[in-house]
Formats: sequence, structure tokens, C-alpha cells
Amino acid sequence: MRSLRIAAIGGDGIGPEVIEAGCRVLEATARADGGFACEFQGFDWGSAMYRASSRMMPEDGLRQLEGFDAIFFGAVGAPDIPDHVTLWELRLAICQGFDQYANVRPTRLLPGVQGPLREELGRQIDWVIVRENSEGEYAGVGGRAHRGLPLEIAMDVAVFTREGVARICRHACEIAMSRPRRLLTVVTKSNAQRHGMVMWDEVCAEVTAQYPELTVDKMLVDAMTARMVMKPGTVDTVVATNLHADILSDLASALAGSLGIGATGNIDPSRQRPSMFEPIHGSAFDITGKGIANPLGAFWTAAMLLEHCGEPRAAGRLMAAVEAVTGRGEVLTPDLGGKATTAEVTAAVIAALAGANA
Ligand SMILES: NC(=O)C1=CN([C@@H]2O[C@H](COP(=O)(O)OP(=O)(O)OC[C@H]3O[C@@H](n4cnc5c(N)ncnc54)[C@H](O)[C@@H]3O)[C@@H](O)[C@H]2O)C=CC1
Ligand SMILES: CC(=O)C(=O)O
Ligand SMILES: [K+]
Ligand SMILES: [Mn+2]
Repeated sequence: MRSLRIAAIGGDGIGPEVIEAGCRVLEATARADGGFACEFQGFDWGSAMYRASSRMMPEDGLRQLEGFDAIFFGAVGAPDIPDHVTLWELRLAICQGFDQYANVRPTRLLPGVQGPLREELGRQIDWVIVRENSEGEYAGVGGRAHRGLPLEIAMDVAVFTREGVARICRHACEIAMSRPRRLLTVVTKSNAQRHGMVMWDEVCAEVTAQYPELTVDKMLVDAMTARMVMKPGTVDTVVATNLHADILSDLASALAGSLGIGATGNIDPSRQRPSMFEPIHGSAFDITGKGIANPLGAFWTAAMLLEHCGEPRAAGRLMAAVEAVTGRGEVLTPDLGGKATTAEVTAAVIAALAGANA
């Protein structure tokens, strides 16, 4: 039987809580499917390792991950270590090191979930946000000088390359073409940012012209936030920069009920290196250790992992089990207005998977 080799990196805060639950649910999905197995290897990388060794992952960390079919990642971030250190030395080190340039973030309002929008608007949410994941505002280019002096200076330079924009736009076009509405919105801020964002608009116009069956429109990011809230049904696939799409996708997840639901894949579309799948949320210090983290984002992420690894039937089965549980409206964690624990939601999804197999 085919075995998927999965590197599991729980990381910090609620990361290990939801990834542990996600691994159990992946095993249950494989059992229900019967056509493949999951073989996990855990890596205890993150802030605890940093406190002991000043490293978030071993020096040869990327090499250790190279042979896996996929990486299943929780979150990084700890209250006692600067966020830019934890993020850059683990998550971004992997995303950039493996050139996972496409960050794909689907959002739907799951059955039984009450989002903040009026019911008829909330039901219209069915989006995929495609985030540029290798350059832009998070390229890491910049510097800081004259620390503490009145002339102190700090710069983060947003870097846009023609190929970087073209390849993310092509990936977004392919995703939009695979969806029934074939509708793509290109989001920038090319009124105020007159260099990189203007080139982004131009390159996207060239790329989208090669997809005559696509309907393409263009929005400025500030107005896009209003459109997502006021007219959610007019949006389908969205392509935007690293920063803009980071923000839009947290908004999307909140409009679908909670940050605890959002799922993402950090994808290397060339498939030369493993892609990394993670819930969109961070380490959530405020609820760490309480056993109430919503694991649904990690489960949806696991479904994306299966789809990427060539198991779309199993991915569909897992999402159906998630929707069966949310649809009952009973077993939900507190962020969704319920009283259930992470363990109870996990058990309910595993039971739904087993039932679907009977
Ligand atoms: N990809 C990653 O690893 C990310 C890491 N971070 C890091 O996480 C740390 C905390 O960042 P925040 O801005 O507070 O974002 P966060 O996503 O950790 O939390 C924001 C709010 O959403 C809630 N929340 C998040 N996930 C939840 C879940 N699964 N179930 C229930 N409630 C959930 C939290 O309790 C909190 O109130 C920082 O160190 C930050 O740098 C933040 C975002 C992504
Ligand atoms: C760091 C962060 O917020 C993200 O990757 O979404
Ligand atoms: K995460
Ligand atoms: Mn984010």
C-alpha cells in the first residue's frame, strides 16, 4: 500500500495541540479510505529548542525535510522571544528555503457555523486567496542603523520581481480556471505605491490575457476589505501580495467564523521540494494549554495536504466528516460559540470518518 511520508512540526503554543489532533485525523482518514497509509515523523523544532540552543531548527533542518512527501506545520511564536526571530528562523526559513512561493488559502462558511455576517451574506463566502509567498513586503530585504540615536533608520524594502509576480499570477489563474466561476480578482495598492504595485498590475494583465476564459477584475486592497464584507458573493479567487493577502485571509477566516478554521498550503508548484501545510493561525498564547484550540483549521489543512499528495478522494472524505460535525452545531470549540474541547471535536470527526466507512 502507498505510504505518505509526512514531517510533523507542531512548533509553539497551540501548534502542537492542533497538529497532534490533525495527525490522528489523517490516520483515521487513511483507515477509512483504505488505499494509502500515513507515516509521520515528528520534529520538536521551535521556541523550546531556541531557548536551549539559540536555534529554531537544526542547521541541516532543510536537508532533513527534503525527502518527505509533505510537511504538516502548526505555528511559531512565544511570548518571551521576538516574533521576527521565531518566524524567520523556522516558518520563513522553510517557505523561502524550499521556494514554496504560492500560499493558497481557501475559505467557506462551514455548515452549522455562525459567522459575523448576516446569514444570507455569510453563505456566499466561497473564496480562494492566493498569496505571494516568497518576496514582496516579506522579502527580508532592509536594515536598521544608528540604533538608539535620533537619526536611527529602519527599512523593510518591498521587493517585486517580474518572474515572482508572473509565477504567482499564473498559479492563481490555474486555480481560478479549476473553479466553476472562473473569476479572478487581482488586488494591489497601485495608486499609492507607484513602482512595485504598478508593475504587479502590468504583469498580471499580461498573464491573465493568456486565460481568455477567465473573468478578471482589479481592486485596490482597501476597497477589497469592504467588498469582502459587503458583497462576499462577488468574490471567488483572489491574488495579492504577501502582506495584503496575509491580512485579507485573516479577514476571510474571521468572516467564516474564526481564525481557528483557516487552512493554508505553502506550495512549491514545481514539486521539486516538499510543500508545507499549516492552519493560518499563530501560536495563540491566550489559549495555549487549555485544550480548547479549534482543530478544524488543522483538519482542513490536512485535507489540502491529501489533495496535494494525490489523494483527492480522501481529502473529500475528510472535509465531509468535518462538515458533518459542524453541521450538527453541537461539538464546536469556544471560538465558534461552543463548549467542546479540542479532543472532543477530534473524536467527533474521527467517529464521522469511521461512520462514513461503515
Ligand atoms: N504561521 C505562523 O506560524 C504564525 C505565527 N504567528 C505568531 O503567533 C503568535 C501570536 O500571534 P497572534 O497575532 O496573536 O495570532 P493568533 O492567530 O495566534 O491568535 C489570534 C487570536 O485568534 C485566536 N485563535 C487563533 N487560532 C485559534 C484556534 N485554533 N482556536 C481558537 N482560537 C484561535 C487566538 O486565541 C487569539 O485570540 C505571534 O508570535 C505571531 O508571530 C501568527 C500568525 C501565523
Ligand atoms: C506569519 C503569518 O501571519 C502568516 O504566515 O500568515
Ligand atoms: K500557522
Ligand atoms: Mn497571517
